Amino acid sequence: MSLAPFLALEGPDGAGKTTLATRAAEILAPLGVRHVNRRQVSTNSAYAATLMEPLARMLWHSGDAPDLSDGFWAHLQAAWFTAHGEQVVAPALTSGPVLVDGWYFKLASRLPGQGWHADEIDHLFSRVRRPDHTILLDVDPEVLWERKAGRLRDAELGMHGTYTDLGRASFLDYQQQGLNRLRATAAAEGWHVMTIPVGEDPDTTAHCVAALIRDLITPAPNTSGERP
Ligand SMILES: Cc1cn([C@H]2C[C@H](O)[C@@H](COP(=O)(O)OP(=O)(O)O)O2)c(=O)[nH]c1=O
Repeated sequence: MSLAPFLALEGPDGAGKTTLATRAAEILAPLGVRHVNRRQVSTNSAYAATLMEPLARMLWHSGDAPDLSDGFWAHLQAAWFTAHGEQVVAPALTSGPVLVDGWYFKLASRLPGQGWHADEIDHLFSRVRRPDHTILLDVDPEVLWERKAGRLRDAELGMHGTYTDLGRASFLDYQQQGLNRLRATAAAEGWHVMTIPVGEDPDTTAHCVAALIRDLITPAPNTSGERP
């Protein structure tokens, strides 16, 4: 059985992955596209859900503290996305295309700045399911700051980086470094890059994302000159 395509939006903190995945999937619902949250536990296996719930709590609901190192968090993320790919994405792909609002690449883009070698990062995530198509939302970090200032987690401000003070300057530098690495990965892996114009209305962006996804998942027209 050939599975439907697995698509991912990727981008820095606040790029609009969740907002745009939700809206693009609504627009593409007639094509069977479903938005699957990257933080969703398994609905397929009660056993997997029981194990994924504490992982999700640790990753997203335990606050930010420097007590545990990157090594701990990176392995938790790798475990999470391995489970999610196997127990959430794979079952969903049996009923149609799946669009996730972010994957492990954002985290992977930060680790080189924290002393990790490319080989270590590749190895860490080597068992995680790879999207068939990844779309990078390329948004200027100044815009991200305007969107989210005042509601940023320390982790988003660069807590895992090497900054002495966390604030606007650390945020801009940390997000820009990550974005630069995501751009390099996009070029190397053949991702689709959407540069989002400053001030563009989210619904307009969502329609652009949906149009790109429609092209990616719709078979190319018969150009051989033969009638179908
Ligand atoms: C897509 C988009 C989102 N936003 C807002 C909605 C949210 O408050 C915030 C972050 O969006 P969100 O979708 O949560 O980003 P991500 O999942 O990538 O972290 O930005 C805009 O202001 N303009 C936009 O064009």
